[in-house]
Amino acid sequence: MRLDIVTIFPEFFGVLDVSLLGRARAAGVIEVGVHDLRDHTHDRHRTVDDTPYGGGAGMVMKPEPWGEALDALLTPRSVLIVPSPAGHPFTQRQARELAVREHLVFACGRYEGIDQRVVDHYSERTEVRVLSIGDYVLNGGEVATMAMIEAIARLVPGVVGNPESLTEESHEDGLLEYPSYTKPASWRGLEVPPVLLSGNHGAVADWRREQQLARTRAIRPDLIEKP
Ligand SMILES: COc1cccc(COC(=O)c2cn[nH]c2)c1
Repeated sequence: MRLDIVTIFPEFFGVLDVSLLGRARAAGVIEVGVHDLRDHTHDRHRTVDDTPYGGGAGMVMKPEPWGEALDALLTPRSVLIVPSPAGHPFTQRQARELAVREHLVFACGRYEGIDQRVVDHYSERTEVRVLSIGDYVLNGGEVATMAMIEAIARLVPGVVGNPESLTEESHEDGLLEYPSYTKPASWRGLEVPPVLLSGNHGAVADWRREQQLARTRAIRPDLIEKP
């Protein structure tokens, strides 16, 4: 898989070399390219934004630099991902779908966003996903991009040491994860649930499933699809 990131803060992504992704890059499983949007400006001030048509506060990112930057990266087989508070929810399902694609391009917007014509133009010629990592507003798409890259990259075969650990995770089966315990069996007067020490694997599996359902009902009823 190849990832390309377009941002006005390329230095933000230096950390990708040391994180989980570092090993994947070293193994050649994932290639990452980071690109400075300002390299695609041609005025003395390297302008990437301007005032919004129709008035209003804030600034909007100009389409021309994005067009030049994305033309240089996108192929018909790419997926263009635009993190945005106005996007479709980024979920574990999205992460699984994107983990098997060969080329992801992340467009990190800032200010009030990117001129809509950029999404409209590229939607005509490639796959575009405007995605939200949560119902809150960040100053830019960089943090959201980092979160999505981590969620996606860890699902790419060869990135995480033990693929087993990827199957029993929150949201993998649409439910929240059961509570986990390790030694010591007693800690500050708190005991590990006895079933987990019983050696009865069937009872453990039943208990864990029940815990998943109880937790999901209590914390995220929205995840339990109505029949
Ligand atoms: C592209 O337009 C904009 C505008 C404003 C901020 C951002 C950055 O993304 C987020 O704030 C975000 C992503 N998921 N949840 C919040 C992008």
